[in-house]
Amino acid sequence: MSLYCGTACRRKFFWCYRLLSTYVTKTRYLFELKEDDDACKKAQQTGAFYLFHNLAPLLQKSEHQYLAPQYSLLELERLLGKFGQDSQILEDSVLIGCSEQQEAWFALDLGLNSSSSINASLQKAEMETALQGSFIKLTKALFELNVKDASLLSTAQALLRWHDTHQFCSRSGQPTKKNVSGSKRVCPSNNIIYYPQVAPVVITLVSDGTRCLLVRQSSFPKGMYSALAGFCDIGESLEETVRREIAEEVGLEVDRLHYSASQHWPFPNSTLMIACHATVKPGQTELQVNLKELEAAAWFSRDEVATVLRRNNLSNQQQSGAVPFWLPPKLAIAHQLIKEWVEKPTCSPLPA
Ligand SMILES: NC(=O)C1=CN([C@@H]2O[C@H](COP(=O)(O)OP(=O)(O)OC[C@H]3O[C@@H](n4cnc5c(N)ncnc54)[C@H](O)[C@@H]3O)[C@@H](O)[C@H]2O)C=CC1
Ligand SMILES: [Mg+2]
Repeated sequence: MSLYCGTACRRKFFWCYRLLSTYVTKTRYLFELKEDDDACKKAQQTGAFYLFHNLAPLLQKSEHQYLAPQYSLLELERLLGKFGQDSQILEDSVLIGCSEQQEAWFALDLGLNSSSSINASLQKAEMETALQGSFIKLTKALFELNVKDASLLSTAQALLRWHDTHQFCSRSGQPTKKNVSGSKRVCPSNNIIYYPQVAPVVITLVSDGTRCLLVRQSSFPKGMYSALAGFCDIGESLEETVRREIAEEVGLEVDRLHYSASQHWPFPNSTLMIACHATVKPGQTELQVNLKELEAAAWFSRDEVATVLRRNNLSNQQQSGAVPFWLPPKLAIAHQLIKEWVEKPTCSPLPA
């Protein structure tokens, strides 16, 4: 059928064209790939693959940052062939996004002992040499990636980890089967569908109007302070989690709170960090720190925090020893929350 079959059709075409932005087209394409195994297999033919080994992404060092190389299906098949493997391992790949030109992006782990046993024999060091890169832990590399790669590799790692740890049905004990895109797993014996898990976590910067509350856990890197965080309990609203966590960890009551932004966070598992600002009731600022949860908590003035934000570079601090503490790096939502508070002292919070 011709594209321009008449006035009505032409009008419809232009209407659709105007309505469907690149973003919408891309989103609907990804939706199709998640739902339709054949469409997803077809997309692999022209797609690009990011490689992992035991959940560590393959990276190449370039000047001051890491780059994540992409490989075509053909390149990947050649690589697997070179190592004496067949391409069955490609069935373990997961869809992680697509370009504006609808080139689908996948991630594949060459080192996990998944359903495909051939993984086990792949030699990490030999692969690194062949690929001219290194498999580097994401905890180490995340802050030296550009925003796009950081987000893609975090998603990829979370999804690969979920598949690796959810290979059996918790009702029947039978192996579950991944769909082509990796958006779900199904138990063939009872048709229960499992979807990748994300745990909601609230992260709150508490203020008393002039100072903000920063805390540290013993597991934090030395000297780092952050905003107060906690997992949502089942049955709670976000507001209830914020109130409970603040009461539990530092013994304060929230007066007002408002939402700021959110972020997927891959460590230690997949969490959705929901960032809020909160103020405490006037005159009720005395901290009762729960030492089972926190190592320390303290109020800091805007000037102190602004100074630390400006000098928030670990190596400089270690050299000078002048800065008493440091804050999470730019990519972490805690950093954004703290920066927002320093820069917008007059933002008016909504009642909780
Ligand atoms: N992106 C960022 O800027 C920041 C991210 N975080 C993340 O926030 C998360 C939560 O912070 P915490 O203070 O540790 O939480 P928390 O205050 O709720 O304490 C952790 C405890 O909660 C319990 N818990 C309940 N549900 C859990 C679940 N689904 N997974 C694991 N533990 C669960 C466990 O007993 C665990 O020991 C951490 O994973 C941390 O990586 C924390 C600070 C900054
Ligand atoms: Mg906590």
